Amino acid sequence: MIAAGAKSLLGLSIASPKGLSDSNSMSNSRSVVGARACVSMDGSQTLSHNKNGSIPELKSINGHKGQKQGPLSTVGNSTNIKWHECSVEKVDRQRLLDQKGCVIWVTGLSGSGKSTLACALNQMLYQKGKLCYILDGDNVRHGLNRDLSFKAEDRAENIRRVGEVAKLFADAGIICIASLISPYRTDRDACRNLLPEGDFVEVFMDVPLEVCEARVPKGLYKLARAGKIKVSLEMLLVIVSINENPK
Ligand SMILES: Nc1ncnc2c1ncn2[C@@H]1O[C@H](COP(=O)(O)OS(=O)(=O)O)[C@@H](OP(=O)(O)O)[C@H]1O
Ligand SMILES: Nc1ncnc2c1ncn2[C@@H]1O[C@H](COP(=O)(O)OP(=O)(O)O)[C@@H](O)[C@H]1O
Repeated sequence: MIAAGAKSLLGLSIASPKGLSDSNSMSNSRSVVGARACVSMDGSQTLSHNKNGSIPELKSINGHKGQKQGPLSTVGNSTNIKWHECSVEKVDRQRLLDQKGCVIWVTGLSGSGKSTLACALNQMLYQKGKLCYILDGDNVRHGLNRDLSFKAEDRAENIRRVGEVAKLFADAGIICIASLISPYRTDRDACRNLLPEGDFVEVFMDVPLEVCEARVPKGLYKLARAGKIKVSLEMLLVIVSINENPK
């Protein structure tokens, strides 16, 4: 179920994927189906508590570092803003948690098993004492992204927001598992580019459409094919997009 290679990435013994191949969609040299083992999630070589179990000292105890530093800038529609830093940084949080903050991005058709995989992975890592958090497309659309539909630009915004939130989780030192259809490679690559090289691992659920269609309890595909949901065309576009993308 999980991409080949992700086993070694996560240091877990889980079954090899049946429905996943390395020659899939998402791949450029950095994409991870077959998740290249470039992220060490236990971080054991670099991150550790002190021998007495106490929390290591920080580099500085000045607290808020950026109060009077740096020019004001404009980012998007936000004017006169500045970046605030704190002496407690990502590296400190990672040391505290004894793990590496990163993003595991699970993409694939509805019914391909994204949420199931995300949850199984979360359970396994939890049992190993690793802190994860799942950002599931369905769930995020209940709150943060409830204003978004399934038209292409809203999907892009959905993914952009989740990518930004995932980046914050990774910065917090947490292993963030994002589980979204995310059909368009450009949107996924934009999320990848928010993180340092190697901190974004992509897993493509390469499950045949007919298998997904048979699994989906919500009957989305049926509705789409029957033209019974407004977004039926979009749904079919997603199918086409995912199926044609894998190069
Ligand atoms: N029209 C249409 N197209 C696709 N998906 C639809 C649609 N309507 C509702 N749903 C359900 O919404 C769930 C979350 O989708 P995502 O946010 O992951 O989609 S996307 O990444 O923005 O493309 C997605 O959840 P999963 O089935 O878990 O993938 C779908 O069940
Ligand atoms: N590897 C698998 N083999 C068989 N059924 C699966 C597998 N993974 C998930 N399922 C089932 O398929 C359905 C859809 O899975 P889900 O994880 O919700 O997919 P997605 O999040 O991609 O829409 C669920 O009923 C789930 O129990």
